[in-house]
Amino acid sequence: MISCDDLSVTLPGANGPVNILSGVRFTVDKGEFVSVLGTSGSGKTTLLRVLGGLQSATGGRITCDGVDVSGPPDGVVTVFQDYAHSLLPWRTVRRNVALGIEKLDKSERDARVDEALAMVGLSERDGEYPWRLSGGMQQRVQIARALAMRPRVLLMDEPFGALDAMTKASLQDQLQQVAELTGTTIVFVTHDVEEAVYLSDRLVVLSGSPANIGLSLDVPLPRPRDQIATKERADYLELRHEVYSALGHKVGERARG
Ligand SMILES: Nc1ncnc2c1ncn2[C@@H]1O[C@H](COP(=O)(O)OP(=O)(O)OP(=O)(O)O)[C@@H](O)[C@H]1O
Repeated sequence: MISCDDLSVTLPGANGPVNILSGVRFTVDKGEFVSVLGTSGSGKTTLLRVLGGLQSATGGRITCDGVDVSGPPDGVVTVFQDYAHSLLPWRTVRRNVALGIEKLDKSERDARVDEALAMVGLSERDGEYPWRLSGGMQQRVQIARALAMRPRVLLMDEPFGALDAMTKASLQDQLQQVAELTGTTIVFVTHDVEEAVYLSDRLVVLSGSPANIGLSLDVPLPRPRDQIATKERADYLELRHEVYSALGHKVGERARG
């Protein structure tokens, strides 16, 4: 579905061009949930922006369904961490969710909005303004807006990074259900190791400078996953350990970003 071959990205820095990503090679299969991890500044957001055609690569090739990515491909939708600035405060929840499908006729648009709101559990709040909702609900509105477009690929950049632990866990489970229901291919950037292992079919860790894929790991934990039972499994703990090690943590060291 998505293929990244020998990708490199160079960006302007204070002292001249800086090579951020180099030789990045990976693929994401249709319907797969792949998380991208890496320490702060390793290039996760840059990689996601390039995959979504929001930023150009300096070298290499990216394809989506076999077609070269040179701008945002049809059916590839990005969800950002910053829900507050992604929603239009003067539009109701319903009209925010409809934002990406305004060209459709009204009955199709209404049906898709209803479906997307139901998937994120916000059917009852469709007439409200986003600023009246909690942070978790606002992020669900942003996800519903993406889902209403029926994306082939959902690119998510730390979508739950600003939420408290309980809200985050509940949105992770909702996203799991949505992924299962829709079969959407998801690339998910996070710095949260537990979140990545819990949600993913596979995860990749960016490392080095310039960064490339330092570790690619299958996550064969059974689905549906459960916040308590899955996280108590020995294989979950082993995967978590392996990822922390790849990120440079040592046993007994406190987690850092
Ligand atoms: N527009 C830009 N111009 C120049 N350098 C940039 C630009 N955007 C990002 N960078 C640099 O690219 C590097 C990677 O940034 P990026 O945001 O992709 O990392 P990240 O892994 O997502 O970080 P974080 O986890 O902190 O969000 C950083 O050194 C950053 O300073």
